[in-house]
Amino acid sequence: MVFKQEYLHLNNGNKIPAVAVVGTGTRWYKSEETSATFSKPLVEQIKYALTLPGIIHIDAAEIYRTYSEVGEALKEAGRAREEIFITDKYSTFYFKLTDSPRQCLDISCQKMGVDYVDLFLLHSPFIDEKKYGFTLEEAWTQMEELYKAGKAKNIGVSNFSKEDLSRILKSGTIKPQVNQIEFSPFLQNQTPGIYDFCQKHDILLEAYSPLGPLQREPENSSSDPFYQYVKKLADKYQKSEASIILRWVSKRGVLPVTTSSKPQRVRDAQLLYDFDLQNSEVEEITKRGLAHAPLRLYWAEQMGKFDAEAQKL
Ligand SMILES: NC(=O)C1=CN([C@@H]2O[C@H](COP(=O)(O)OP(=O)(O)OC[C@H]3O[C@@H](n4cnc5c(N)ncnc54)[C@H](OP(=O)(O)O)[C@@H]3O)[C@@H](O)[C@H]2O)C=CC1
Repeated sequence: MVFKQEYLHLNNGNKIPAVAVVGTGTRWYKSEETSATFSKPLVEQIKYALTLPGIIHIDAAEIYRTYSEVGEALKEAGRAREEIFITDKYSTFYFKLTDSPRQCLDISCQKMGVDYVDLFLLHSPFIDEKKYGFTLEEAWTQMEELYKAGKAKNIGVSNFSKEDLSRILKSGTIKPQVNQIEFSPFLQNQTPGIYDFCQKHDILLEAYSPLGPLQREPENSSSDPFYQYVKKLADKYQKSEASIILRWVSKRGVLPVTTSSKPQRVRDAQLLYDFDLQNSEVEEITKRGLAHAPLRLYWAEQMGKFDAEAQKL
C-alpha cells in the first residue's frame, strides 16, 4: 500500500494534516506534572505514531500537562520537524496556569523542544476578565501577535459558539483558522448552529471525542439501529467501527482528533483515508446519529443547556 498524505485547507491558504492521531489529553490527562506522574506509555505511544508514514498530528494543551512527554518522544524519535504537526492550547476557564497565551507558548515550546507550534488555540471562550486581566477580544489580539511573529503558524479557538466567534470576528483582524469542538454522530452541534456557521465562515471544525458512541457503547448496542449500521459498514469495508465513525467525521468536512493507548488503533487512524464511504452511507450515519439522544462528554456544565438543539442540523 502506498501512503498518500491527505490535507485539509485552512482559510489562510495553509494546509493541515487531515487527522490528528495522538490527542495527549483525555486518557493521558494529569492533574499535576511531576517526575512521578511522567507517563512513559504516552512517550511510547507518540514514538510509535512517529514511526508511521505521513505527517503526524499531535494534539497538545497546557491543561493536559503532557508537554514533557511530547518533548521526550520528539527527542527520542528524531523525526524531521516538518513531518510533525503540533497543536497547542492556552488554558482558559478552569485553571489559569500561565499569565498569557504568549507565556504559555514560550513554556510549551521549551518543554516540547520546538521553536514554533503549527496551530495554537484558545481552549475555551470562558475568559473571566477579573481572573485573567484581559477580555476574550484581547486574548485573541495576543493570538494574532503570536501568529504574526511566526510562533504559531496557524491560530484558532476551541469550544466556541457562534456568538463567541462573532465577537472575535468583529474585533480581530485575523479570522480563526480552526474551531475545535466536541463532535460525533451523537453530538452534531455542540452549540446551536455551530456546524453551519463554521462552514459558512470557512473556519475548519475539528472534532474531539469523535468516538463518543464507542466510548459509551451500551450493552444492548446490537439492537440499536445506529450501532447495527456502523457494524454493517465495518464488515463491508473490513475496517473497525472506530474507522467507520472517524471516516464519517472527515466526510462531514470535520477533522477528527482521536487518541488511543493501542498501537493498532493509532495506526488505523493514521491510515484513515485508505478507504472511503459512499455519500448515501455518510447520510445514513448522520440520520441514525441524529435519531439518538445527545451524548456530551465535555463542558456539560456550560453547554448542557443546548442538548435539545445538539442533535438538529
Ligand atoms: N478542546 C477540548 O476541550 C478537548 C480536546 N480533546 C482532545 O481530543 C483528543 C481525543 O479525545 P478523546 O475523547 O479521547 O477521543 P476519541 O473519541 O477518539 O476517544 C478515544 C478513546 O476511545 C477509545 N477507542 C479508540 N479506538 C477505539 C475503538 N476502535 N473502539 C473502542 N474504543 C476506542 C480509546 O481507548 P483505547 O486507549 O483503549 O484505545 C480512547 O480512550 C484528546 O486526547 C485531546 O487531545 C478532548 C477533550 C476536550
